[in-house]
Order: sequence, then C-alpha cells, then structure tokens
Amino acid sequence: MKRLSILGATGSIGHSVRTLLADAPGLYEVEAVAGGRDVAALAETARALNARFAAIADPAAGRALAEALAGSGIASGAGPSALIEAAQREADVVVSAIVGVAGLAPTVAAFAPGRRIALANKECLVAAGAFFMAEAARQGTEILPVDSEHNAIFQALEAGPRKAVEKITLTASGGPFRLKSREEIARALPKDALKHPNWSMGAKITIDSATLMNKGLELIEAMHLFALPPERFDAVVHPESVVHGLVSFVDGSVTAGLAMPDMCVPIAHCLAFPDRIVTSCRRLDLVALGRLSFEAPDEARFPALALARAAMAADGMAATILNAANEVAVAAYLEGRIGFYGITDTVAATLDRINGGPAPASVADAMEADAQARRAAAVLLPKFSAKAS
Ligand SMILES: NC(=O)C1=CN([C@@H]2O[C@H](COP(=O)(O)OP(=O)(O)OC[C@H]3O[C@@H](n4cnc5c(N)ncnc54)[C@H](OP(=O)(O)O)[C@@H]3O)[C@@H](O)[C@H]2O)C=CC1
Ligand SMILES: CC(=O)[C@@H](O)[C@H](O)COP(=O)(O)O
Ligand SMILES: [Mn+2]
Repeated sequence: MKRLSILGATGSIGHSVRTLLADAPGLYEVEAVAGGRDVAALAETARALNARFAAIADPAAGRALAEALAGSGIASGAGPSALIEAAQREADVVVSAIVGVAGLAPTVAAFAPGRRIALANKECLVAAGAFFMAEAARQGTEILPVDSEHNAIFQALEAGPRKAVEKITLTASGGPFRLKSREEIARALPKDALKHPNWSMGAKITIDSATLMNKGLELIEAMHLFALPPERFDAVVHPESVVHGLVSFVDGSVTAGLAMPDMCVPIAHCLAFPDRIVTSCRRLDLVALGRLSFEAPDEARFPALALARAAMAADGMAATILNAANEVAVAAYLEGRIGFYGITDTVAATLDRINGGPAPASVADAMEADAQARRAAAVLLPKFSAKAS
C-alpha cells in the first residue's frame, strides 16, 4: 500500500483528507501526521489514522503528546526537528496543509525524488515561489495543487499545450462583504469576516477571502505553479464558487474546472492522480443551481488585489514581504487590535517601508525576509489600531 504523510493534519484540509481516506480504504496507509499546538486533536488524528509518527510544532508540547499517545505504539516528537522528521519519513505523497509561511521549511524538507507533494499551503509559493518550484524540479518532486482554483486549472490545462494558453482565470467568491459598502466593511468584526459564504476553512484563509487577499495570493501561487507571466492571470468574482478556474486558449476555446465547493474534490484528484477514485464528495447539479454569475472585482473596496498584483509584477522579495505583513495583520485583526482595512493598510505600509531585494533563493532567505517584514509590520500596526478606515 502507498504511504501518505499529512502536515497540518488537524486543520480544515487535514479533516478533508481524513474524509477521503475513509472513502478510499486501502489507497494509503498513514506514515506521519503533524500539527501546530493542539495536542488532543493531533493525538486523536494520529490514533484514528493509525499513523506511525506524530509531530507537534510547539516545542513545549512534546511530553503532553507522548502521554496522549501512550499505549498506541505511535512515536512522537515536538519542535521544528520533529516537523522535519514528519516531512522526511518514507512516504509516496506528502500533503502540505500547515497554515502560513510556517509550512515552507517542512514542505521543502519533504522534497524527495519521485515523491508527490499535494500542496494546499499557498504561502510557500507566495513567499518563495521561484525557489520552491526550481528546487522541486531539481529533486524530481511532483507538485500537485490542492487549492481548488489551481487544481481546476491544472486539470483544465490538459486540454492543450502550454504555449497555446492565452489566459488563466481564477474565480473568487467575493467573500462575506461582496455586497457591503466600504463604510460597512470598515466596521466589520472578525465574527462577520469569518462567515465565508461557501467554504468552511481555517480562520486565516477565511479572513484572506474576506479581504480578497486570498485571490491575490492565489494569483501569485498560479504564476509559479503554471510558469506563465503575471499578465496572463486574471481573477473574476463568481459568488457561487462552482466554476473554480478557467484556461483560455489562443483559438478561443476555454476549458474550465467545475465542482461543488467541497475541498474533498481537489484532494481526491491529488491523492489518486492520474487515476480517479470514487468519493463521497458533493455532486454538481446544474439544474438545482439554476444560474452561475460573474462580476468584476471591486478593487476600491478590496485593495488587496492591487497590492498582490503589484507584488506579483515586481521581481524580487515583494511577495515575501506582502505575505508576512498579511499574516501579522490578519492575526492582529483576529485579536481585535486593528480594524478590517487595517489589514491591507498594514500590508501596503510594510511594502512601502522595505526597499525590496532579490527573490529568496533558499528557505533561509525567505525566512529572513519574512522576519524582517514581520518586524516592520509589528511596528506599523499601532498606526491602524483605532482607525477602522
Ligand atoms: N481550508 C481550505 O479549504 C483551504 C486551505 N488552503 C490552504 O491550506 C493551508 C491550511 O489551511 P486550513 O486547513 O484552512 O488551516 P487550519 O487553520 O484549519 O489548519 C492549519 C493546520 O496547520 C497547523 N499549524 C498551525 N501553525 C503551525 C505551525 N507553526 N507549525 C506547524 N503546524 C501548524 C494547525 O495545527 P493546530 O490545529 O495545532 O493549530 C493545523 O493542523 C493554508 O495555507 C490555506 O491557505 C488552500 C485552499 C483551501
Ligand atoms: C477552497 C479554496 O480554494 C479557497 O481558497 C477558496 O477559494 C476561498 O474562497 P474565495 O474565493 O472567497 O477566496
Ligand atoms: Mn483557493
């Protein structure tokens, strides 16, 4: 039986992977699972999946994890070295689903000849995309996109040669504030921003969807995954989240990936590719849906898109800075320390403050730029504390 390891096993993506493993018993046995701080959830996951090894990022949680796994025969470890061990243990496929740039080092550590990375963590590609893709190719590691839009595009691209691709379009739900005024959005509380209209996801990506930064990050992610220049990528708002991505070819043909908004679908594709497995994922019923609608994103109410596009076009570490500042600002917003527009204000101010530099050529480069941006963003945050602009 093939082996699977799951980095970020206790999160939203991790749960969808569990659903699929239950749908397809006998497809994979689980080698390693890794999580951040939640010992009880990680121990429960490791036991349920009968994993051989469990790693927790919190260095102080090692003893608690070992105790929670006592009698199970599951080995465990804590801290950065344990995460690397989880990533490097023998496995055919590694699911990369840690949230944030924290996933970069373990994901790169998982690269190995002939191995597949089922990549959910988009921040890896935003922070260090050129290095990440080149290193995967150098090591003979296959990168398959789990992110719903990129997975749809990956499948749609099979319809023609890369040189015949005119444009790639990602869809955006528009988030919970699609129909709200700028004034209403400025007052939005985390509890409102966390109500995604279509997807149930972790907190960080859900806030990114509300600002539309998620789509900005995804444009950068797509540029690295599909190796086309920035101007070939576009985003369109599609409130139903049924069409996930489209590929326009030079002859006027357009291929698209459709599915109900259920991460089970792209994950199933990544786990089975090039085969297909029978799943319990939600099925698409066009008649029941009735209509699919599309509109242009409003970049005035959602400034994140323009910030991400500028970082995408700038060759260098702008996207690394953007990602780090966004992570800091989203955490501050969730803690009630800044207003909703404080997120994009912090990102813009951090990008203004740091004078660029070359694109990261290693994980260490990326983490150094990330740390520099976090320090700058932390200094800038108080400027936006009372200002629900
Ligand atoms: N959810 C979705 O539908 C989609 C998610 N993605 C991407 O997938 C990634 C995961 O998203 P999602 O599952 O929603 O996030 P969640 O917040 O639900 O889960 C995050 C996971 O990462 C772990 N984690 C957090 N911090 C660290 C750390 N410092 N070191 C190691 N592990 C850590 C968490 O552990 P713990 O539980 O202990 O905190 C948890 O297992 C993100 O990059 C997101 O953008 C992409 C497309 C769709
Ligand atoms: C499920 C998935 O892939 C998310 O990235 C999703 O796209 C978020 O929704 P938005 O389209 O609102 O950003
Ligand atoms: Mn997505």
